[in-house]
This record gives sequence, structure tokens and C-alpha cells, in this order.
Amino acid sequence: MSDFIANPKDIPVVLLAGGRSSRMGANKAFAMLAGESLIARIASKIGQRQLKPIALNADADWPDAMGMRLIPDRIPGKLGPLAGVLAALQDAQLHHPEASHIATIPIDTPFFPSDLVARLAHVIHGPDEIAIAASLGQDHPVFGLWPVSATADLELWISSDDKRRVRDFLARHKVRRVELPAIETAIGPLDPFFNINTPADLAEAETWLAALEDMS
Ligand SMILES: Nc1nc2c(ncn2[C@@H]2O[C@H](COP(=O)(O)OP(=O)(O)OP(=O)(O)O)[C@@H](O)[C@H]2O)c(=O)[nH]1
Ligand SMILES: [Mg+2]
Repeated sequence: MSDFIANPKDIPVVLLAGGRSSRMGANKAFAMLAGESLIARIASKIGQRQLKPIALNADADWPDAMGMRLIPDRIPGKLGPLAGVLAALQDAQLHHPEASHIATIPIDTPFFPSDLVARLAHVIHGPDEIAIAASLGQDHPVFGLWPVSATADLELWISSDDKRRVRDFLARHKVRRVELPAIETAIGPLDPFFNINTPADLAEAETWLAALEDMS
């Protein structure tokens, strides 16, 4: 544990919704899970824990940002989730000059723990460190705390690395991981980072949500 970040509520949070939703076939942010859109579900989950207003990384012509400030990618071409992270870091330099880090949360992963930003903040030991989530031995770098000091390196890497594999960018930096256990449910263990890519995933998420509600 560290107290480099004294108060996790000071960390600006950016929701990631800048992808193509190609496997879903329609913008997955507005896919409905138990009567609530994925984006509304995640925004309210974060909003309950967060003092700073949440921003949204998504296309400039996004239909409804639900009161969040919209941060479109500055580099064209849909270059992957790290393009969204870069947009969020560039934005922080303007709108949150006091912040050492920003947090990113994707809109398609509804079961993550609501104290995740605080947990990631606790493992940061200095201004240049990255913290990412992991579960079941897998990294989930879309759930990350990103140092503003890495902005220039990320911009350089995105524009020069052909493969743009997230793990290759992470290898350039000091990375801390927060490994989370599966959530026990009545129908078996649920990966807290189960993410929704396809209509079948959405149907499966309905089943998990019902199983979680049975437990409470
Ligand atoms: N800004 C930005 N965000 C992205 C990009 N690609 C993916 N993301 C975001 O990264 C997260 C994980 O991406 P995916 O699960 O692959 O989502 P997706 O790319 O919209 O869906 P597919 O088109 O089916 O791959 C989601 O929150 C996406 O919105 C991109 O090119 N730019
Ligand atoms: Mg994708």
C-alpha cells in the first residue's frame, strides 16, 4: 500500500466508449442490460463513488453523453483502446492540471467492483507508475490508472508502433497490477471483468446479473 495518491476521489475518471462495437453490431454503450443501458449503468456506479465529474471518450458525434464531458480521440483511425487513454491524458493536461493520474473504465464491463479506482490508486508508488486490473491471470488494462507523465511516450508509441499491442506499451513502463478474485454466485464463479462484446455476451450478462441479485 502507498499513499502517493492521497485521495482516490481526486482522480479524474474517463469512460471508454470509442470503439466500433463491430461484434455487437450496434453501439454497445446503449445495449440494454436489465432495463438500463450499459453506459448509464457504469456512469451511475462510478458516480456514486466519485467526486470529480466523469468524462466520456467517444466519437465526436456521440448521440447522448448523459451530461458527461465528451473527449473524442485526437488521432484518427480508431487505433484501439490506448487511443482513448491518450485522449484522456491529453485532456487532463488541460482540464485537470493538478492530476498525476487519470483512471479509465470501459463501458462494456458491468460487474467490476465499485471501489476499483481506489484499489488501483493504493498500489501507485510514484508519479510515473501505471496500475491495471487483472483477474484469473489475465490483465485488463482498459481498467487502468495512467500517469499524465506518460502522455508524450504514449503519443509517440501509438504513432510509431505498427502492431499497437497494449502489452508492448506497458513493457515500457513500471506497471502495478491489482488482481481480483472471481465473484461467487449461485450459478458459479463470475469473472468481475466479464465484458460484453456480442449479443450472446449480453444475454449471458443478464443471467449473471440475475444470479448476483439472487445472492443479495
Ligand atoms: N478511443 C477508442 N477506444 C476504443 C477503440 N477501440 C476500442 N476502444 C474501447 O476499448 C474498450 C475495449 O474494446 P472492445 O471490447 O474491443 O470494444 P469495441 O472495439 O467497441 O468492439 P469491437 O469492434 O467488437 O472490437 C471499449 O471500451 C472500447 O470502446 C478505439 O479505436 N478508440
Ligand atoms: Mg475492439
